[in-house]
Amino acid sequence: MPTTPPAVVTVTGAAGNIGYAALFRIAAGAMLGHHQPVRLRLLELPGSLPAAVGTAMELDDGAFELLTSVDIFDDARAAFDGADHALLIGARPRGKGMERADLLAANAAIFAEQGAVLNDVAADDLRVIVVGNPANTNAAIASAHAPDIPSDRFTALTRLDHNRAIAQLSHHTACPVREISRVSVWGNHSASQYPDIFHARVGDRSGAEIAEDRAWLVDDFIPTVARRGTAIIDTRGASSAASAANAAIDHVHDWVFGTPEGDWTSAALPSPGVYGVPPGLVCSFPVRAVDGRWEIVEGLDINDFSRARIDTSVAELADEIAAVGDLLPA
Ligand SMILES: NC(=O)c1ccc[n+]([C@@H]2O[C@H](COP(=O)([O-])OP(=O)(O)OC[C@H]3O[C@@H](n4cnc5c(N)ncnc54)[C@H](O)[C@@H]3O)[C@@H](O)[C@H]2O)c1
Ligand SMILES: O=C(O)C[C@H](O)C(=O)O
Repeated sequence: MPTTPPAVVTVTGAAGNIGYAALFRIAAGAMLGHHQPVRLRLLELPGSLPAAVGTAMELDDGAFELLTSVDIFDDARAAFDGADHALLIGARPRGKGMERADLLAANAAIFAEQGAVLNDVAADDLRVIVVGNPANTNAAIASAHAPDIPSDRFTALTRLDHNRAIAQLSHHTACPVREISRVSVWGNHSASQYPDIFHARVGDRSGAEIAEDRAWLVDDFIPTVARRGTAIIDTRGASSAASAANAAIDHVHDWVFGTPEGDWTSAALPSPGVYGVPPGLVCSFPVRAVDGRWEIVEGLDINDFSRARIDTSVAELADEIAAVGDLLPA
């Protein structure tokens, strides 16, 4: 019987909260399917290597049929060698009272270095998802340091915001999640993001009809989704972890296997200059995955309400890129 070669999956920040929540589901086939063997390569800071070793012991104890090997590194060059998938989670999380902008200085340098290493040693079919915040700008920095890798292989996680938007819409309308489609998240993975329901389908209703309740849309839905990360930190005392791992797995799964017929999802991709988003910014768009590539859903009618909110978030992305200018190659 022919055997499928294992996919090489490198996870950074593997011993952290999101890494711990993601690894066992990856090993169980939730990300790359139940027929795809996986080699896990875990990258951690030297001080967190014991926790990574302990996590690898637990992975061993899972006796996962698809898990071919687990290797642990504190050196990025070794960890990314031959990587088909890179989940860039390792970064400092936000604490109480911090905004994502506060993380820029702390985390951006990590992604400059890792982008350059990926450029040198990763597999030709590399796909990257940046989870570490500020995720959009970190992805832009990594891509800028990887000139030989097509920029559309560098993505950032806004699927968590997309999933949050569906959940809130489901609560508001009492429509089951499975009957909600075509929700879009635009912009930055930050409080400025714009969860857009104008093109959504909610059971047999249109999202535009539900959006006619502007008080709910403006005062409840949009801020609840956009500030959900803060609400989790304030309530749980730590930044979201299992839901972020779940969303990262959803993102890669759909990238590889495709989005469901008739639906789309949201992901942050380097802008090709569509919808008024300047090239160079990694911005969340409504996207479909077709034949293993993300395609931005084009031709959506953007009303004035949406336009203003997209523009606000895109302006924030432009400010973030300007703030890390010294980390971008000339
Ligand atoms: N995009 C999203 O939707 C989303 C959602 C939740 C959290 N996040 C972000 O994800 C990141 C990780 O969150 P967490 O809760 O797992 O944090 P955590 O502190 O629990 O874990 C982070 C891990 O990364 C490791 N690390 C730090 N720098 C590293 C480096 N250069 N190389 C390898 N490993 C490194 C740390 O040792 C730690 O084990 C944070 O930046 C957080 O803000 C993003
Ligand atoms: O908001 C944060 O800092 C954590 C994360 O990005 C989230 O959205 O939960």
